[in-house]
Amino acid sequence: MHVKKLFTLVFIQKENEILLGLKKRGFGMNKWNGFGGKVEPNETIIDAAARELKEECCLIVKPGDLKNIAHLEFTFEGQPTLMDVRVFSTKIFEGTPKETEEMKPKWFDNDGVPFDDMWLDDKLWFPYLFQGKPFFGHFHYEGFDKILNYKIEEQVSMEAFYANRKLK
Ligand SMILES: Nc1[nH]c(=O)nc2c1ncn2[C@H]1C[C@H](O)[C@@H](COP(=O)(O)OP(=O)(O)OP(=O)(O)O)O1
Repeated sequence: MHVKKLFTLVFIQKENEILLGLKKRGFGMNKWNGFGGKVEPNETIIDAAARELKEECCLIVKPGDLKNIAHLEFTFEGQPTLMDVRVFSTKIFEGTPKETEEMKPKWFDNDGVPFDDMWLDDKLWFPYLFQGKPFFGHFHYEGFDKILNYKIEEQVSMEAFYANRKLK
């Protein structure tokens, strides 16, 4: 049995660009990633996603403009924790990305994403993100640099995915 911990992950997109942040500390340090973090008690997941985005790169999004596009699970060999990550994207935002203590933001062309400096799983599922296909992914790591096994399943919709998940 795993202990589930809930996280958010937000990708801000323009027509042919995506905003990533270089994580300056903590989990995933020195990797480019979307913006996100832990969901606090008494906070909705979507409010947590908007809060973390603002804290990490100073951009404002209305929670209602965040589209849930995927769900990711990460487990680590020998560890009891399951990272349960709800992934959102939007093209609607206010402000200019600013560097914070946690993240250094930068726009990348969709065909120039720095996969060599990202989590290994990202290059496996970014094609779904760019094609707007909802998906579920599970990745089982050994340490932080080796994926022992994984699955990626395209979904009809994320609503259907969560409805089905609740029944299990
Ligand atoms: N393998 C992976 N691939 C990926 O693309 N994103 C991942 C990932 N594993 C974790 N993430 C994301 C989820 C979440 O947005 C973020 C980790 O959350 P946090 O930044 O809150 O972690 P920290 O341990 O730094 O927490 P704080 O110290 O409380 O800021 O990394």
